[in-house]
Amino acid sequence: MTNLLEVKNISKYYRAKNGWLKQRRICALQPLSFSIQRGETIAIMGETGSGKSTIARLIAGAETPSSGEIYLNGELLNPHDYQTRCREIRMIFQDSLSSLNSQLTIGRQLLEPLKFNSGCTHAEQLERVYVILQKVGLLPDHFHFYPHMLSSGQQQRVCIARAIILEPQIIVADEAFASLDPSIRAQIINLILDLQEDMGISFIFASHSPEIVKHVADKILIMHRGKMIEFDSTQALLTNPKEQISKNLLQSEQLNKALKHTTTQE
Ligand SMILES: Nc1ncnc2c1ncn2[C@@H]1O[C@H](COP(=O)(O)OP(=O)(O)OP(=O)(O)O)[C@@H](O)[C@H]1O
Repeated sequence: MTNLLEVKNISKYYRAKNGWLKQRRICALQPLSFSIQRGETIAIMGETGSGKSTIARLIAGAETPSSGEIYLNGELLNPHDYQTRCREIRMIFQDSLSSLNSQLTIGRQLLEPLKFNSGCTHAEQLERVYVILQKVGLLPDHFHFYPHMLSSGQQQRVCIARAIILEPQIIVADEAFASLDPSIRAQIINLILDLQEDMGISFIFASHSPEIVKHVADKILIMHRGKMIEFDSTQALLTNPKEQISKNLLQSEQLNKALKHTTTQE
């Protein structure tokens, strides 16, 4: 069976200024490989600066890898083929408000990808926007709202609507739920799970939260200082993590908080 997405030896180096004329090479990602099947959910976990966002950006095409290739359904994805990327792989960001255009109504923002990437008539595009608004739990009236008129949970729903409107095969989310309060976060995660079941979308998300990861992910990729140190099924990593770092990351948030509290008291 062909993998939906196959990441082969991708790496990422940045150049940073080091004094007046010198440049320093920063390795954000050492070569790593993994693959995803249709409908699968993969969580990327790691401490801050471990390379989670870099992986997300490379898959979504927001950055070009320094080496390696990405294949979609067995076909090489050209880093500059923005049209395929835009249709098949969509990204959701952490800060939903700043990723929406404050000057455009929600309806206009949802029509935009259809205008440029579908052969639909304007009437068909409008119909699709209303169907998608309903699918993500928003009302037809929200078509005429501006982003600042919505709550943070509703804004994240608009971002999800924008991500799914072209019926992509993969959604990449970079800490997309971290800033939401817990009850809204649970609603948004359940919405994504429903959409995934309904539309067969694969989902790749970076998260610091073991609770969300355990609830949602089929597989977990553990990063440490730009290197992939484990990639296995959620079940296998929960029962038998090979690395202490994986164990620490997967410990429950309550336990982590309790451990931090004890350490600061010592
Ligand atoms: N544009 C850039 N220029 C230089 N270095 C960068 C750039 N983007 C990321 N890095 C570096 O690459 C490394 C990985 O960064 P990345 O943002 O992928 O980590 P992360 O795991 O997503 O962190 P966080 O959880 O804090 O978002 C870090 O050392 C970071 O400083």
